[in-house]
Amino acid sequence: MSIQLYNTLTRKKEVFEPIEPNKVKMYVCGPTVYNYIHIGNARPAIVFDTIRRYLEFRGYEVQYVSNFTDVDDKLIKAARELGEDVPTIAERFIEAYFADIAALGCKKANVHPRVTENIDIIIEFIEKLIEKGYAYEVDGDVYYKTRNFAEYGKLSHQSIDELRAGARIEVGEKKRDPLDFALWKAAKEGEIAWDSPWGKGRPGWHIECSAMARKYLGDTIDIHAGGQDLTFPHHENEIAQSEALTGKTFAKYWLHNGYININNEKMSKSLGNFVLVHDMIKQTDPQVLRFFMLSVHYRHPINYSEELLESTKNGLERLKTSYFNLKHRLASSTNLTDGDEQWLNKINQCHDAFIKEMDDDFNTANAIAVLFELSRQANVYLLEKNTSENVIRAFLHEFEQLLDVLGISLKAELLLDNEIEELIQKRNEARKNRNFALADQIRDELKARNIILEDTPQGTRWKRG
Ligand SMILES: Nc1ncnc2c1ncn2[C@@H]1O[C@H](COP(=O)(O)OP(=O)(O)OP(=O)(O)O)[C@@H](O)[C@H]1O
Ligand SMILES: [Zn+2]
Repeated sequence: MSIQLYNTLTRKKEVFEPIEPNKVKMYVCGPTVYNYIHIGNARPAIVFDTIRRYLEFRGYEVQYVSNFTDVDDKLIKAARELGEDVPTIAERFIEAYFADIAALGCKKANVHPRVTENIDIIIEFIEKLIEKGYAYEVDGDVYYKTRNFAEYGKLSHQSIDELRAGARIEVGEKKRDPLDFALWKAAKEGEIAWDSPWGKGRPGWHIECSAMARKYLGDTIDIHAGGQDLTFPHHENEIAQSEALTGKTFAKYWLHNGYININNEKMSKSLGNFVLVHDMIKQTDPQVLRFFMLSVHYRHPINYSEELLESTKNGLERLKTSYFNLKHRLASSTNLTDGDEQWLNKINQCHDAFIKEMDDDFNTANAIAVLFELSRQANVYLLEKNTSENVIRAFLHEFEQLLDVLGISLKAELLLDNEIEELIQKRNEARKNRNFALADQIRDELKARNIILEDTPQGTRWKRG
């Protein structure tokens, strides 16, 4: 059995064949860190973390890289408005991002490279593009010459002429062709800037991913992923940059997640119709949000509503109730009884069905339906008078294993007392070191898991909310 995935590049489901056997190189475009992430931004973090977990479950060693855009126009604007500098704002929201995705059960990437720490390789990349005739400088700006890249438009399936007709040259841009895009932007007065062969400036947005993916994963990667809105121009431009430089395929498979909408409109910062993860997880178990996202196939849109979220919550509780009832029964179960074989077979069938669904372009929606079937079977089994330890353990193992693939922790709800004490200890240390951001983050994380802290002159007390 093999994994099939939908490739935006070919618009087809293809058999997944990594470049090196058993290894997967995966790059996921990360956030621009000028604000907290909203639940739309959380979708790529959750779905590609799940795909990574599934590939690991299927025996692949996954090298997962996800960047931070820690300098760009939006950050410069935020810095001006807040009267702070760009690195301070970036640092604050990188920490907030880590706290949010940790609460959502996402593993950290192997590397989270930042633009500001990779300016040297970005400059080298641009120099080589100029040398090869794919880029030109005008008054301290450098632009990519799209006309010279014959395959421009292949990812978004548009002809270069169609694209050119829809493009325009903004005020202040000095490019020669409306479709050309900035690789390097000359600094304006007072803006954060780095020295370069073209004078002081900063990288354009698209070049960072080409340069950092190459540095950390090599010339050709297996999977490149991000939200659907990144297909054009961001990913199209990444291909143009990388393939012009190396002459090799940049990424074999391009995966894009659908939007989280509100009232059928894309959730976005600019429209102001967003719900921040940071705020939401104060009231809602972050696992419920994760389970909600995975209840829909990653390429389909989700129209977000609190009612939908509520129904997901009930579903997740149903699964957990079966699981905890099984645990409870373990204490009173007898040894092997006849009929075990039949139940073990049923569990195996669920296991195989889960894999079959996930193999089909990571269909988490159907995989979750299989989990509900497992839960139904467990509930029926628990009605039997004589249950065997073997079967109970097999059920428990199956729940643990499959929910772990989805990044849903069965332990999360039952944070043990000593784990809570440890976190409180860590928070007290952070406060002693005046690291109030970390202290608040720990408090928020505990709160999200229904643990309420109370600081008293005798120390910190806690209770379950
Ligand atoms: N409503 C949404 N649904 C799903 N994915 C989204 C949504 N909005 C943004 N994304 C994805 O979130 C990731 C982080 O992107 P980034 O920080 O650049 O946000 P953004 O696109 O600027 O968000 P916004 O549109 O709110 O300004 C990208 O992969 C992007 O495609
Ligand atoms: Zn990118």
